[in-house]
Amino acid sequence: MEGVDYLRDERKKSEFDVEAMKVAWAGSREAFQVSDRMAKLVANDPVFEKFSKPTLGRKEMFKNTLRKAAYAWKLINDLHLTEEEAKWLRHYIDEPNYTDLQWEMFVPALEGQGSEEQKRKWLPLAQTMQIIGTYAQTELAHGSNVQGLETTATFDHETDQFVIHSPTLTSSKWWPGGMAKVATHAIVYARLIIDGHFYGVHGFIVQLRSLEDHSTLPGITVGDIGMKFGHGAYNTMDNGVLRFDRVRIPRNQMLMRVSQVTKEGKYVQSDVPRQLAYGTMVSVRQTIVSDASKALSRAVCIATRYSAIRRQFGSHDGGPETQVIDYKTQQSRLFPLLASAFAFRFVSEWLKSLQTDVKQRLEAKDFSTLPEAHACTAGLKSLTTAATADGIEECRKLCGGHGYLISSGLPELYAYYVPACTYEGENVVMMLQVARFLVKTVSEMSYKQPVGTADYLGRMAPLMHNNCDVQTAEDWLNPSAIVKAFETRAVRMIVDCSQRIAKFENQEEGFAELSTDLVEASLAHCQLIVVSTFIQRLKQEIPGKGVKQSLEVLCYVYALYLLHKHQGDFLATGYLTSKQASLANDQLKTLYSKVRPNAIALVDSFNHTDHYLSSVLGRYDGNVYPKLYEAARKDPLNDSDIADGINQYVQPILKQKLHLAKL
Ligand SMILES: CCCCCCCCCCCCCCCCCCCCCCCC(=O)SCCNC(=O)CCNC(=O)[C@H](O)C(C)(C)COP(=O)(O)OP(=O)(O)OC[C@H]1O[C@@H](n2cnc3c(N)ncnc32)[C@H](O)[C@@H]1OP(=O)(O)O
Ligand SMILES: Cc1cc2nc3c(=O)[nH]c(=O)nc-3n(C[C@H](O)[C@H](O)[C@H](O)COP(=O)(O)OP(=O)(O)OC[C@H]3O[C@@H](n4cnc5c(N)ncnc54)[C@H](O)[C@@H]3O)c2cc1C
Repeated sequence: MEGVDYLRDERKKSEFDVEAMKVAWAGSREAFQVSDRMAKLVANDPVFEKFSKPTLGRKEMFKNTLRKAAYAWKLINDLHLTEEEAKWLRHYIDEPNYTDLQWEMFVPALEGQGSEEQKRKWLPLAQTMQIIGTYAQTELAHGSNVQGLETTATFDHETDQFVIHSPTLTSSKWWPGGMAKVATHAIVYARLIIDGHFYGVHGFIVQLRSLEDHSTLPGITVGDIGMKFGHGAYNTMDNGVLRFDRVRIPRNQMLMRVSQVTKEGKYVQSDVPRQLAYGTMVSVRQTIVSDASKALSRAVCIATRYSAIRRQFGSHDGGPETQVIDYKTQQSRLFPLLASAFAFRFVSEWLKSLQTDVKQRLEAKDFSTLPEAHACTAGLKSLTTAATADGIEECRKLCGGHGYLISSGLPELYAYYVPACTYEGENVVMMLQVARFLVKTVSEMSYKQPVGTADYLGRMAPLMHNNCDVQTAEDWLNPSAIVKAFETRAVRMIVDCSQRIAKFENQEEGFAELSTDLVEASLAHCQLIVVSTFIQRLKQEIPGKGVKQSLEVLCYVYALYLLHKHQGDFLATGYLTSKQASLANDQLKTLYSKVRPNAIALVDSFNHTDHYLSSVLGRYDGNVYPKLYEAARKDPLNDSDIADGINQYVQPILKQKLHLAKL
């Protein structure tokens, strides 16, 4: 039997309707159809071929990506693709490039922070790609600390202009994607200075390059910051460095939704909170949560298919060896990641709906839910990217030696993915934002009832004193037992931190002193959100034979895996006894055996094409070994029998040895 037969047999074991599960994963039939159509469009077009990428040099790779982006733009126009379709098209092309910044950051920043007049002027230009923009916030010396940025925007009364300047080397903009070679414009974050007074950091639209010949404009120095981690991965993107030498822009190019500067040089703060200027980051963080489920599902799909094909040990009487997926240790490493991919998918859907709600409230000038939305996006961005980055690396290890080959698809995926833990808010810094929100919520509880994701803090009294009543492993198969355990753990960790901070004379000092505990408490809060969202999702109608049941199993796997992994928290906060923690682990192992027959069908439900996976190990047909052999034969080193350099550098050594032997 070969891999092809193994996967065919595995698919027969499935206990649920795979087509219906594809719809549940996608969110709706329409969403499934759009993504499926775009996946096939990309997979079947030779322009989007990507197997040669690992062998290209930086310049060729960059040019190749520009070519694909241009062709994609042509397709978007020729086929009249919708915004949603265009997004999926970019996703399946699978090469980071300047259009990510254009659509994920530049356009949203104009939409969210521009005045109506500015939107009328700039959005049509950006949406038709007559200008290409980037988001230039981070500098050489400051990324996380936005208020510490050094670039200045000084108002000049006489000319009614801002003068954008990089006063120090460390003020150089550093990192923005697409900025080095492609972007014609940037939203530049700089310190606003009027008559020597500093008015905080604001965004300004600055042109970097000529729209005629693409040359840099006077006063602008721009270039690439150099190769990044991994070979292909993120090196298709021209992350840039940018300096300004007193570049002048008209006053009306400061983004003016949140605050304005009048022609008299008066600074006017409108009635919206200044944090709205951070709105672009909040919306991209939500996209990043959604991206996490895609990246993790991709790695899990590869590792699961390969684990069903790979056999090691356990052959009796000349029979086949054991599929490595049948080893309990393999299952205990793989299945929680499979469950996490689903959990992250559902929490990203929920986060999207939370943002839609916040957007509608903002229109109506209701800013009350902004802090919660910020805490949720920051925390979930941190939780999901950290787990996904670790998960991809675990999948590589689950594939043994072959996982280390570029042709497995996993090293490049990892290299592409890890910066997600850093960009758009470094993960620890983001968790500390969650902690601020939680500590503040607790401190305000005497006069303000917590709502939304923090509402459980309002039930503090019972949660502080209850004990878990689980007596058997089966008792853990109960959503309310699980939610109660996660709520209790979170509340006790948060209250403990809050009480200890309160003992400090200076609260900020207390917060800093307890920051490691606060990060753990924030993680507990965010895990509660993910677990509860999964449970809530299962309360909705989910059509298709066996689909809901399979998702229920995954939901329990996700929750009990976290409980097992963090049992120290659950035990230390006194909610669980060690016996109850051990029963949870027993149940978890039983659940793994329920996942086992469905594993291949579950990863098929992600509907990933072979083109998207770009993995010999994760091929849909399972034809792994012949294709691995074929891929190896194609390596440029195998072009000739005697490789370049052998005669020059190896033969002389061999001949010298011969000479010595004669002596
Ligand atoms: C095999 C190969 C595979 C290849 C695959 C390729 C696939 C390609 C597919 C493409 C598909 C597209 C999908 C991809 C996803 C999109 C990716 C796009 C590319 C991303 C590139 C990254 C871009 C960036 O990184 S931009 C820079 C981001 N920078 C940051 O995030 C900076 C982080 N810092 C901050 O956010 C803040 O400064 C912060 C939060 C640390 C606050 O600091 P501080 O407290 O000093 O701030 P204050 O200003 O004083 O705030 C006080 C007050 O406000 C609250 N607050 C802060 N932020 C917010 C907010 N956003 N909203 C609301 N409130 C906020 C803060 O908590 C304080 O509250 P208090 O109550 O006063 O305490
Ligand atoms: C691939 C990639 C693409 C990017 N694209 C863009 C882009 O398009 N536009 C843009 O503007 N930027 C971009 N960035 C920059 C990115 O947003 C920043 O790197 C990120 O926000 C982190 O900031 P930092 O580099 O200053 O990290 P730092 O804040 O210097 O982090 C260093 C360490 O210090 C710790 N630390 C920092 N502050 C605290 C604190 N208060 N308490 C405890 N620990 C702390 C962190 O946890 C971390 O361990 C990109 C970065 C990458 C890697």
